[in-house]
Amino acid sequence: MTIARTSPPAKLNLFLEIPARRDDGYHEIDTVMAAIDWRDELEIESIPQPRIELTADWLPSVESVAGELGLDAGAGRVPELLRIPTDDSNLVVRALAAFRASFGVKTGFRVRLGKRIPAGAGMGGASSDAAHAIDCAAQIHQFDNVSEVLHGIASSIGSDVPFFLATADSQSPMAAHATGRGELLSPLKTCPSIHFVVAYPSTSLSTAGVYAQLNVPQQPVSSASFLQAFRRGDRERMGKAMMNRLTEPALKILPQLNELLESLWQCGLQPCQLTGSGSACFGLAKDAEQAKEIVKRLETELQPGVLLRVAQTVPAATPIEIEPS
Ligand SMILES: C[C@](O)(CO)[C@H](O)COP(=O)(O)OP(=O)(O)OC[C@H]1O[C@@H](n2ccc(N)nc2=O)[C@H](O)[C@@H]1O
Ligand SMILES: Nc1ncnc2c1ncn2[C@@H]1O[C@H](COP(=O)(O)OP(=O)(O)OP(=O)(O)O)[C@@H](O)[C@H]1O
Repeated sequence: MTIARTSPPAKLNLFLEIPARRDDGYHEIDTVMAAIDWRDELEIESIPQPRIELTADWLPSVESVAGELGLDAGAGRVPELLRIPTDDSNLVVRALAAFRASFGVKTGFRVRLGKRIPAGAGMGGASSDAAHAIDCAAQIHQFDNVSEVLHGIASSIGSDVPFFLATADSQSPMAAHATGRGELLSPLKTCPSIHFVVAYPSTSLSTAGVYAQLNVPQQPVSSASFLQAFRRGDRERMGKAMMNRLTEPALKILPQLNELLESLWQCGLQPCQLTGSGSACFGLAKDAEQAKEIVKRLETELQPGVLLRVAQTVPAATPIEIEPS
């Protein structure tokens, strides 16, 4: 049976304002998301049985990721923080089930998920996995011109999912301005290549929990200045206009995040902030060289206990490799 392989990327929210609370339990957001080269690995195989099977493992190994985070993964024990659900609470399983229902597909899928992106980090890892899974499924079944249906499935799975879908013409943007609850996307065509240092502090945060702590601002900040600087590739003005409205509510739940932000700031990552609802933080580096040097320095200061990576902007949807049966 046909196999599809791809490498779903994570995202960072470079700008995130929340202008209003809605009646349906969601919030209106005004955000600029950029995809980065911190990636999971996804392999999807079509199988004759009418079910979805999923296995998930950490890459390069659970011991190695646990070691960086200062967690014990001895004797085959997977630390709580690194447990990835393989039932229908995994967004990949939910997205593929919705795909089968939408298109009346009778056959099933076997999925192998290799995780590198931490969960509950605000990096959209599960969302990206889900979006790429339905893109893979559409390619396996050779469904053309289905981008609207895929977009519908994606937004039913989660607000961040549509960002990671391939666009109709496959020219996936590296960044997008997202509004509504996150599903209304305007691709940003001229995304400057930016380098970041990203830090995940070995604690996850629940997105719903962070939104629940938010006080919606009376005078929301517009993304206009950030967007203008971003389109011009003006790093300095971009840095001045970056913000994340979810920082304050996330800090109410996890005050220790302040120390991590302070460490990034002290290393010269100015500005630095949370991505999405946290718990991961990131800082804008001047270039790849500075980002590498800062990671080296932080590794000695912060590890074990914090996952640290240099990251760079990449297209939000990654090409899919098809291995015919
Ligand atoms: C924080 C962000 O990552 C920024 O990109 C997103 O807004 C979150 O998107 P997501 O993880 O895909 O969130 P969803 O799975 O759609 O929603 C999870 C929960 O977060 C809250 N939520 C999410 C998105 C939104 N625009 N308003 C909300 O209030 C709701 O309580 C919702 O029940
Ligand atoms: N494919 C998946 N990979 C990792 N975690 C998953 C996956 N599917 C479901 N989950 C569960 O979803 C929860 C949140 O994971 P996710 O990676 O979406 O968080 P996040 O990085 O905060 O995302 P977002 O930025 O969209 O809020 C975790 O508790 C995890 O157990």
